[in-house]
Amino acid sequence: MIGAKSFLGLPTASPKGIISDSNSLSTNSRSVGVFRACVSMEGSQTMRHSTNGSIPELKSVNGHTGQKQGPLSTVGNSTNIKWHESPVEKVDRQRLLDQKGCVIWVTGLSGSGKSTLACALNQKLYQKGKLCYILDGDNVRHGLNRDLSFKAEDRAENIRRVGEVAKLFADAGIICIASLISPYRRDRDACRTLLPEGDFVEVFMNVSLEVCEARDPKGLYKLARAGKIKGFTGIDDPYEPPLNCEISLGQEGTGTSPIEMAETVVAYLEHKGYLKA
Ligand SMILES: Nc1ncnc2c1ncn2[C@@H]1O[C@H](COP(=O)(O)OS(=O)(=O)O)[C@@H](OP(=O)(O)O)[C@H]1O
Ligand SMILES: Nc1ncnc2c1ncn2[C@@H]1O[C@H](COP(=O)(O)OP(=O)(O)O)[C@@H](O)[C@H]1O
Repeated sequence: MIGAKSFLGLPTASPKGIISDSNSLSTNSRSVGVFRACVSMEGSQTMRHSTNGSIPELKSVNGHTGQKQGPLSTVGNSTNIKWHESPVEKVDRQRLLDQKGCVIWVTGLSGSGKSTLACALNQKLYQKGKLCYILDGDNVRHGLNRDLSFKAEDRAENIRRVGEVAKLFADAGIICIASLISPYRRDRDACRTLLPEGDFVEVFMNVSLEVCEARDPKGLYKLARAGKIKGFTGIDDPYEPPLNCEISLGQEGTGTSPIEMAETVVAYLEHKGYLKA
């Protein structure tokens, strides 16, 4: 595996702007390979990547050549914006980490065990040397999404933002575990479409309302039943279970401890090839 050190040891530009580092490349066994020309954008100078995703050989930094750049776009309310390619691509980051970036989207009622599964899964993958990051609904609402309530349109925006952030993590080569109630099918499906086929793994915590309510670790169901929390999922707000999720956890006959559930997800990722570059 290419270590972080060798990556951080990337060379500096020579006076001519040509970057070369035969030393660090020669110590990297993955660097031996055929080089292909990088997709060249208008205004960029030639960049070359190895076909095996090893550290790219840079000849200039895209977008900093002083030449005219390609067309501008408008996306939503953002006008005159331009997409910038990076000379280090997803495949390079994945090689570095020896894994494939993806999103594990954990959905289910409050108290169904989403956060517990996310933590157990993170630990299992960490033990295997795999890099994960958890985006937990409760946590993200402490910062990025603190402006959002629990009404339907705010939940939708919550899911949309987390979906976009998760996509960035996956692009970084990281296994991103998003654990949110995400009660609406349409919102979850919209996140799925942000990612390449297979890279969005929907995990349904298939645990009944009765069980969740009996657990009630935060006392929220009690408050909702007493009418002190309005619009609580499962009580007076909807939850739409997935119709075609990749993994459903919690039913009788399957391992239902957090560790067993995490093992089921790890086995899935292993089988689908996400735990190697
Ligand atoms: N009205 C209402 N309905 C459901 N949940 C509520 C509500 N109000 C507060 N909470 C707390 O918020 C946590 C869920 O946040 P999420 O971001 O995952 O919700 S959502 O996906 O936007 O529906 C949820 O955390 P979990 O119990 O971990 O699911 C609750 O602690
Ligand atoms: N697989 C499981 N089996 C039994 N209890 C669990 C399991 N997973 C979580 N719990 C318990 O259920 C409660 C809710 O778990 P939590 O992960 O906070 O759910 P959520 O994030 O969906 O709200 C906690 O008290 C936790 O210890």
